[in-house]
Amino acid sequence: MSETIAAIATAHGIGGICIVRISGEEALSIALSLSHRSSLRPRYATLVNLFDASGEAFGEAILIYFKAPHSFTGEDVVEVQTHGGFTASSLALDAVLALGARIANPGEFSKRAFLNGKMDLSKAEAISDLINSRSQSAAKILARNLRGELADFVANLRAALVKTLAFVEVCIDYAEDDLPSDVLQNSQEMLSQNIASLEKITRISRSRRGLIEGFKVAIVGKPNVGKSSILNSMLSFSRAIVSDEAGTTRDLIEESLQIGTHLIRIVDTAGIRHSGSKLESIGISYSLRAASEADVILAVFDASREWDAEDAQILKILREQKGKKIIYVLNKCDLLRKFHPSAEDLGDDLEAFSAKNFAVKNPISENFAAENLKQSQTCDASLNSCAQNLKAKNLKHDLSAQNFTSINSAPTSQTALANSINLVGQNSAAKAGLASLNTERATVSCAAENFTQDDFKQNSSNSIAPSSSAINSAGQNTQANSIFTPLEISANEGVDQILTALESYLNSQNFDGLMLSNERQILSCESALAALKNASERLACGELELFAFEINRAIEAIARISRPFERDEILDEMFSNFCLGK
Ligand SMILES: Nc1nc2c(c(=O)[nH]1)N(C=O)[C@@H](CNc1ccc(C(=O)N[C@@H](CCC(=O)O)C(=O)O)cc1)CN2
Ligand SMILES: Nc1nc2c(ncn2[C@@H]2O[C@H](COP(=O)(O)OP(=O)(O)OP(=O)(O)O)[C@@H](O)[C@H]2O)c(=O)[nH]1
Ligand SMILES: [Mg+2]
Repeated sequence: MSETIAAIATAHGIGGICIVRISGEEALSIALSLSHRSSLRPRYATLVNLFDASGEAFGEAILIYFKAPHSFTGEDVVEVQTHGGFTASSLALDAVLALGARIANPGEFSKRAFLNGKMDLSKAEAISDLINSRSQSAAKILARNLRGELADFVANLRAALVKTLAFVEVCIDYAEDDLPSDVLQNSQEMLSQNIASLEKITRISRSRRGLIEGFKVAIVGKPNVGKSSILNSMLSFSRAIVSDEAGTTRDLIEESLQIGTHLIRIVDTAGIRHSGSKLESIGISYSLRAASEADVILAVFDASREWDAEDAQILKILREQKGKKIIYVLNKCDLLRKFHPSAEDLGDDLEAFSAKNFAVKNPISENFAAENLKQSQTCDASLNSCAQNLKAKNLKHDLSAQNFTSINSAPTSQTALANSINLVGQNSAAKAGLASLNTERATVSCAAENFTQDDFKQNSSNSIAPSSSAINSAGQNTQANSIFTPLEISANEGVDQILTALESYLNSQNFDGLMLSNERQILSCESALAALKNASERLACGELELFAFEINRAIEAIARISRPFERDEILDEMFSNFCLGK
């Protein structure tokens, strides 16, 4: 019998209402003793008085009883909704504990929900991340995972892999000459589709981590161009020291800032130059690191000074940041302009300082679901013939869904078939879900993508028009580092142009697709990917047992996202990061 647990489920602070949540077999009897009631009608709100052990009434509350298994945890749950603030809820919690519940560990309600099959890990993580998320963009992505879209992705991939395994199991049993001719080829095709879809989701998820964690924006430039002044202006308070001495900022200064629906983490850096000072050099090495880790670089130049070797050095560093969004900012435009770099000075970056700004949309559909569906269809045809073969061999087997998880013993035909059979049902349910998902996607206009230089084909070149006049907001996606025009600003006026440019860039990143929301999920996909690549090589060499081994590894890795086999370690690690009462 699992213990009955309790905790305050609402945030600690002053508010209208607090909820004490109780879950476990004793939840109802504790609630009845607490309220001096003889029964509670499930899923009804009941107004009661609360009584302590001595029979003294200490407050009023609304009780809601969720009868097992129809509750968040799958166990009997009672919610005690008290008045807000610190005292009413803690009195209620104390009384509940006195009646035999124990205080819940962080994440324990969600862990029980997982263990009772109420949700898989991808949903549990989406809840936890949602609670901690700080931007609406993050909340939207997490809501998709909460609705089970990531769980569907995993289930489909897993089903496709199990089927591949089934093909090959059949082949192992065949004499080499009798091998069905198309089976190996179909398997290879399915593998490459799965590899492509995993590559895509990991690539997208890595490049869009900023949506969840906050995009990193680094302010970079030579000393004294006004980087710290711009930071202060963007934050609307004096965060960084500003002075007319070059080399003022030494450490990285990071602050969070909400822009539209996005969260950014903006970093002011030490001005980059050749410096004799040890301290300053350390600061400069930090600047370079910040630039390389940033999602977006604000490259700041000083309009009041002539172009010099230090500016050239900054351009050189920027050119090394391949494929990164760079917003060029020409600061101090309130002063007499002396900044007139020649075409030769700018080289490849000429356009950055002269071209008129433009925006490019590059809609690339992100139909993971469609891909998966395709895979399972290809799979179905070949699998059916495999399954027939197996049946013909009249194999008796244990239909446990978990059998294919064993990586120590090479899987047998029986287990492969068992799993394929087991997953067929799930797969068709998932397919139904996917079909509706696809329809939904079809109506969604996909936002621009820009990961690699390849993705920015030159549909932009015709919009370049030479112009040396002051120019509006910063660019959208264009070919990696170039063809941007500087924003002409002064730190006191015009910083809103930077905010607008950032927002339009971030909006273009805010694609409406499926995404892995944390490192654990990305790593699981990456190890599945590595195993599939090995599997493909093994298959090409005809090493079928080793192929099966690698496929099993991939299945295990991908399953870690939703239902891991090494449950205890992962669960303890994961749920302990939840907040109390969840
Ligand atoms: N008062 C309250 N509000 C809340 C929660 C809660 O636990 N209590 N939630 C906590 O996160 C979220 C809602 N999530 C929930 C998920 C499942 C069930 C639940 O009782 N599920 C049952 C019955 C389903 C049904 O009737 O449709 C089940 O799955 O069997 C409750 C809340 C947000 N708001
Ligand atoms: N007139 C004018 N002065 C500015 C502007 N922006 C910054 N300044 C001045 O330029 C000097 C340097 O500004 P900072 O913001 O400290 O420059 P920085 O790039 O952070 O310098 P380091 O930290 O040394 O790399 C200060 O005296 C600022 O007041 C501007 O737009 N117009
Ligand atoms: Mg500074």
